[in-house]
Amino acid sequence: MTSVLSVSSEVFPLIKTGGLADVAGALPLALGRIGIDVRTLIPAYPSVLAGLGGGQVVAEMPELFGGPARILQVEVAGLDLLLLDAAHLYDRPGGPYIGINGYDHPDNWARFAALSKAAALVGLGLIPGYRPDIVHAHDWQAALAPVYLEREPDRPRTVVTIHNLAFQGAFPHAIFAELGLPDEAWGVDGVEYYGSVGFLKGGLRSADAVTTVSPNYAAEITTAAGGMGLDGLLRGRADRLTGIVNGIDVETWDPATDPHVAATFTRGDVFRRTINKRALEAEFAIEEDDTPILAVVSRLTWQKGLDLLAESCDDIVAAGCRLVICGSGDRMLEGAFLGAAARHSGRMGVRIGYDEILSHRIQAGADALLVPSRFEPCGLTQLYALRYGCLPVVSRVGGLADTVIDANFAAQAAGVATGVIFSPVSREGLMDGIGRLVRLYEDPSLWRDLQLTAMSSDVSWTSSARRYADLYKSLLPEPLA
Ligand SMILES: Nc1ncnc2c1ncn2[C@@H]1O[C@H](COP(=O)(O)OP(=O)(O)O[C@H]2O[C@H](CO)[C@@H](O)[C@H](O)[C@H]2O)[C@@H](O)[C@H]1O
Repeated sequence: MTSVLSVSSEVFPLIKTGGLADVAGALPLALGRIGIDVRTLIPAYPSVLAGLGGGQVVAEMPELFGGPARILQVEVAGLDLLLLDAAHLYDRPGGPYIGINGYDHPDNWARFAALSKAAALVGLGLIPGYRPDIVHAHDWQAALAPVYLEREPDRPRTVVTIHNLAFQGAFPHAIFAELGLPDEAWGVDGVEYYGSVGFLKGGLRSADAVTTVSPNYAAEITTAAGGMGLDGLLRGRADRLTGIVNGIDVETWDPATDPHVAATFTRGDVFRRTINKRALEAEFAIEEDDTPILAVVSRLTWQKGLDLLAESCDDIVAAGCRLVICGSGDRMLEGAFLGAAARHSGRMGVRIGYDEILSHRIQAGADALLVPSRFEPCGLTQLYALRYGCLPVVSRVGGLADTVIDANFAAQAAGVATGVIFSPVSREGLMDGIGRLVRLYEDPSLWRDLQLTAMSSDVSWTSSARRYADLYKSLLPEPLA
C-alpha cells in the first residue's frame, strides 16, 4: 500500500484560515478510500492541543530550531494526525501565522522550517515502523521538506502543491545559515531567490513533482502575468507540473443533511431553499421579498477582487438585488462594505468575521455566490455553491473557469450550464455578469434547471484523488514482477 506523509500548516476541522485547511482535511480521506495510507503532519498549535487532550508520543527530537520537540500521533475525524509539538515555536497566542498584534510572528521562518525539517526526518524513518513512500508538502510553510530531503540517499519521493502562489515564504539571506542546509542549497538551483531565501521557490526547484489545484491555474502560473516571479522556474519544470482540481468534502457540505441550515433539501425538493432564504433575510436583517440575494463568503483581499464589488454595491442594489457578505481581512474593504450596508439598510447585510456555520447558511439560502477573483488557484466556495444550488458568478480565471460552466446559449441548450462566468475582471465585467444572472433569475423554470444542473455537478474528491494516486504511483519505482 502506498503511504503518504501530507505536511500542512492547517487542517480542517482542527485549524483553518482558508481553503488550504479544507484540502488538507478532505484529500487524505478521499485517498484513504482508494487504498492510500495518509498521515498528516501539522504544528501542535495551542488550540489544536486543547481540542484533543493527549495523543501518543511517537518521536522525540532533543533540538529543533532552538528547543526540544516531539511528535504526537492521534486520530481525529478519520484523519491520522502527527502533531509537531514544540512549545518554543508554536505555544503562543494568535493565529497560525499572525500574532495578537496583527503582525506575522517574527520567527515564522523557524516555525515552518521546523515543520519541513520534521517532515523530512519522518520521511527518513524517525518514527519507528513508519517510512512513507511520498512526502507531500502543501504551500510555502512545508515547502522546504523536499529541499531537506533532496540529497538524502534512499529518500521518499516528494511533491509540492501550490495552493496560493502569492504567499512564497521569502526571508532575509541571514537565516540561511540557521536552516541546517548544505552550502550547495544556496544558489539558483536551491533556495536562493533574488538574494533572499525562498521557501516555496526551493520546494518547487527540489520536488520530484509540483502540482497546483486546477489545470487552468497550472497554465497561468507559467506565464509572466500569472507566475508571480516564479514563472521562469515553473516553465523550466513544466514536465513535472500538473493541475489537479480540488474537490470538497461532500459529507460536511451536504444540503440533504446539513445540521446548520433551517431546512435541508435535495434536487427533488429544491423549493425548500426558500425556507433558508427567509432565514437568511432574518439573520442579516434585510427585507423579505423575492428579489435575488447575492452573497460573498471570503477573505476580503485584493486577490478576491472584492474592491470591485465594494465599488459596485450601489449599482447592485439599484439593479434590484440584495447583497449579503461574510468576510474579514483588508480593513479598507471591511469599512467600505459596512458603509455600503449602512447606506442600503434592508437591502444589504454585512458580517465582518470568520463564521463557518453562517457560511453554510449563506450557501443554502442565497440565490447566487459572487467570486470576482483576480486570480484563483481553484476556489472552493463556488464548489460549495454548486452543491447547494446557489449559482456561482465567477471571473474567468484559474480554477473558477475550470469548475463553472457559463450559462451561454449553447450551454443552456445542452442543459449543462451551472453559473455565470464573466470577464474582464473589472467593475464593468462584474456588473455585466450580475446583469446576466438577473435575467436568468427572471425566468423561473430556466433558473430551476440551472440550479438542478449545478447541484448535480461532480464536486467530490473521487476523480481528483485518483489523479493524485496516479501521480504518486508515477514517482515510485516499478514493483518487481
Ligand atoms: N468569513 C468567512 N467565514 C467562514 N468561512 C470562510 C470565510 N472566509 C473564507 N471562508 C472559507 O475559507 C475557505 C476559502 O477557500 P478558497 O479556496 O475559496 O480560498 P483561499 O484563498 O483561502 O484558498 C487557497 O487555497 C485553496 C485550496 O487549494 C484554493 O482553492 C484557493 O484558490 C486558494 O486561493 C472556504 O472554505 C470558505 O468557505
